[in-house]
Amino acid sequence: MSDVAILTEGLTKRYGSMAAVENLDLAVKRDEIYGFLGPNGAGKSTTIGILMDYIRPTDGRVRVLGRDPLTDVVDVHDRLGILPDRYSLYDGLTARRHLEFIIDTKRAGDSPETLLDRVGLEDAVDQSVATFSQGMEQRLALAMALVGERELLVLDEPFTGLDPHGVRTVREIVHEENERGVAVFFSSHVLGQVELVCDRIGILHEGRLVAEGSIEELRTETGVGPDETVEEIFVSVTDGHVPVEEITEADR
Ligand SMILES: Nc1ncnc2c1ncn2[C@@H]1O[C@H](COP(=O)(O)OP(=O)(O)OP(=O)(O)O)[C@@H](O)[C@H]1O
Repeated sequence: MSDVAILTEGLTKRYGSMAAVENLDLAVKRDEIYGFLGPNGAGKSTTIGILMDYIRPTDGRVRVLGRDPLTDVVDVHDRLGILPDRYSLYDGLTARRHLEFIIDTKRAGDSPETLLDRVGLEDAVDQSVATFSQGMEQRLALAMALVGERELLVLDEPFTGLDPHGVRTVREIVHEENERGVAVFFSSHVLGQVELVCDRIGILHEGRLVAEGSIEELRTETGVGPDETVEEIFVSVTDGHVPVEEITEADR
């Protein structure tokens, strides 16, 4: 079994003359927590959409858990959990019904109560989603990503709308999953949290990967100083836009 959970080579998605993702090479290992960062419009959701086969690439190669999502989409989705950036919940249904639907689809043996307890929604099991706050919806969508067995968890902006308890819950879930051997790939603008959980980060800017590595490596690579935050690294590579391959010894 390959030790790579997500592989992209030369991945490109164009809309007309605009490249949403350009020549992207990624290799996310099965044992790591990988933070996928970038300014608004950088191409993060497009990349995740391609991994899920929601969006077809213009060019390049993709492998998710060793499979091509373009041809093996059912197998890929059976083996991962996904929190998409835009999800649809049904106002007329309870949290329990939402989960039962995914449990049935995935032929999983999970209990809706246990899943909702994991995301802090244990008191809302039989509550209609029409009455949910934004943070409650986000927690339910996360619980839906946790249905079934998985080798990979893909989370697009998991902290959206969450209070500090919810943010902590996401962090705990990411760590628990990773300790069980699940690779975690997530996009986020909440850089303080990224710093707390990620083994490696990749920073996308205008569709191109402009920095990648552990926070330590990126501090050195970008020359921001040994105590600087991910925010400083982020600003240095997306403001000045210095792609990784263009950083020379003289810049360090
Ligand atoms: N269907 C589409 N048609 C045309 N352009 C699109 C389409 N979908 C996305 N784009 C463009 O592709 C680029 C990348 O968008 P994407 O949603 O992947 O960015 P993102 O990094 O996820 O941004 P954010 O942080 O704001 O969620 C943007 O310029 C966006 O306008």
